[in-house]
Amino acid sequence: MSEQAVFEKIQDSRPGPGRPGTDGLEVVAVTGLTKRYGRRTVVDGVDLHLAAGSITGLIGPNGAGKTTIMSMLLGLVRPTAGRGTVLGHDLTRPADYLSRVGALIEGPAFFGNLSGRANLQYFARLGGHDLAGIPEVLDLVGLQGREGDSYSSYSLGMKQRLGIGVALLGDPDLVILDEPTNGVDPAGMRDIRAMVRRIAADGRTVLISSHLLAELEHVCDRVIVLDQGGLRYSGPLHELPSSRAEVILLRGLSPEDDSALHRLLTAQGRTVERRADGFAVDVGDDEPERLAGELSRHAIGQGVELVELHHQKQSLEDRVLDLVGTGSRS
Ligand SMILES: Nc1ncnc2c1ncn2[C@@H]1O[C@H](COP(=O)(O)OP(=O)(O)OP(=O)(O)O)[C@@H](O)[C@H]1O
Repeated sequence: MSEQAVFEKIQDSRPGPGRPGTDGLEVVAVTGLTKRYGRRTVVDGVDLHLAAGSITGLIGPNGAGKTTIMSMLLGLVRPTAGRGTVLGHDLTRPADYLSRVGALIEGPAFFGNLSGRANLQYFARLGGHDLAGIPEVLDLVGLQGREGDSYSSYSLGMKQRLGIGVALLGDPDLVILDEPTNGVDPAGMRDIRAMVRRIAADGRTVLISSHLLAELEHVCDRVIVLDQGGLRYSGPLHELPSSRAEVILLRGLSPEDDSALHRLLTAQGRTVERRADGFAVDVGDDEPERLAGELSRHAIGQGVELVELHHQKQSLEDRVLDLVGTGSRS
């Protein structure tokens, strides 16, 4: 089953079993979150609303303000302005809710010569957590079977997952992960995505950041796109605004086919653009599949041989880049 299919299956089955303390709650409900350092505003009036059991991606280039937002939710950085609640408690009193939050901002320093399990035991004792929860954490982060191996033998992806394991030790209702896929290879990223789904599957709420939408695309229910501290978009992925029209791209076998194709399309009164890779026909309000079928029938009816006919729309990654520009600003 493809990763997308697995994701859709999980989506179908959600919301999963709610968690007693958060069921139906807006786990984070914050408005106007702002941070200034001197005269520089690094987070500018951001609203955050995370429904219980949801996975939200915080996307933005370097310096966009992702870590600062997460740090403000965790009481590590004091907001300059903004109000609201986390797990029903006032944002200004993090001590009231932090016992129910697990976070990976900068990975904890592990002991290289100790096993993954021994490292978790160390952090569980340090945090006053029950050691009995460790097998479940190992299961959630996908390290069962490797828990006895030394930390130094782990891949970067496994090290990141062990770091997330530490964040899960207290069985938190809200999990905050700052760029957990950073530097991890594609297979490691896939494992982290699967792990994030498992974390949320029993009702935990997850906020996860990345520079790249592609790293989170198959995981998040919603995304928040940030740039230079400001919120550029917040909502479901599929509703990300698109700056380029959807088109059906057609190309004939020979120059004669292309000429006939062009005549045919313009005779139909369609908006056609000639591109290096063929003719782009605006989808407009049409159903793309229906339009593609109609164009194909007409072309064949006129004896035009097509070597290309496909529906082209702006990728989600490009839509995000349109919102934030491409440069980093840290
Ligand atoms: N203590 C601080 N004093 C002054 N400026 C700061 C401080 N902490 C962060 N900044 C600035 O705030 C801006 C936002 O930083 P932040 O780390 O939140 O961004 P980010 O989106 O997490 O970036 P990255 O992807 O690089 O981690 C940056 O320009 C950073 O230089």
